Amino acid sequence: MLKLDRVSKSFSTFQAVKSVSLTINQGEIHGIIGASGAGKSTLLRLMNLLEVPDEGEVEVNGQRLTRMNRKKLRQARKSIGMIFQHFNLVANKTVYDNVVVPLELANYPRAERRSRVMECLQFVGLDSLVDKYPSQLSGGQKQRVAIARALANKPQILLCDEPTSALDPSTTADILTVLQNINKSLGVTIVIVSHEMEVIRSICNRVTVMADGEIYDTVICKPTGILSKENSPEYFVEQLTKDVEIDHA
Ligand SMILES: Nc1ncnc2c1ncn2[C@@H]1O[C@H](COP(=O)(O)OP(=O)(O)OP(=O)(O)O)[C@@H](O)[C@H]1O
Repeated sequence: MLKLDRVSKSFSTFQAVKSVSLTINQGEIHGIIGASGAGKSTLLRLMNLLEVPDEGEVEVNGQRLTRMNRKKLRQARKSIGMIFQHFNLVANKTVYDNVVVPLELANYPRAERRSRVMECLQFVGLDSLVDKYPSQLSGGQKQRVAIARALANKPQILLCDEPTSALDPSTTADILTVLQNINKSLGVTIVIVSHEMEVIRSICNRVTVMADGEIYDTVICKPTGILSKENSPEYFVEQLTKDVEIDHA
């Protein structure tokens, strides 16, 4: 459903992605992992043309994004949502106003916007925080708002760039559960870039390993499942003191 055909991207003289071909299958959770600088984020950003390839083609549902004019590309991009490590919420807009933005840009019927925003916020469990500002939310709540915003236009594909890298282990597990629900109950195909092996192994069916701007390998995986993480103070003290003789301060 999403196909990269020999895409390359350079930043001045540095080639970040080198003639990569990759197909993302409908309904899968596809992980992309590799060392820092391997080109993971650039590859992800090429999938919705946030980065325009120097060479090669990007195709979604048989339509070449790389051949579209601006208007058609804007239309096609509605089927591809994206979330980021640092959430990218607008600080001076409320939760509601952040989530409604893509609906405004897409000329979604005015009368139906509120119910669609609330539907998306309910899906991520945040409808009670609709009037808060980003600064009043935790990291996990901010990522949920970003997910609600990405879902607003009912995308078929959700691109996730290090979605849990700014979060603690317990919140990471919560966000991964939300992403898995989006895949299972809404049928959204997910591509997730992460440098955290545990994150990738927990939910991905197929994983691409990148090195030096190229695909090193793509492997089929059996997701290990999301381990719920303890975050009680007792657990932290237990972990800190379990193998060593330590005095409490
Ligand atoms: N806008 C840009 N301008 C210049 N160089 C860039 C730009 N974006 C990425 N690069 C360079 O391209 C290379 C690949 O970057 P990319 O962010 O895709 O790697 P990554 O595998 O996602 O790494 P990380 O895990 O550290 O984010 C890096 O060397 C980076 O410095």
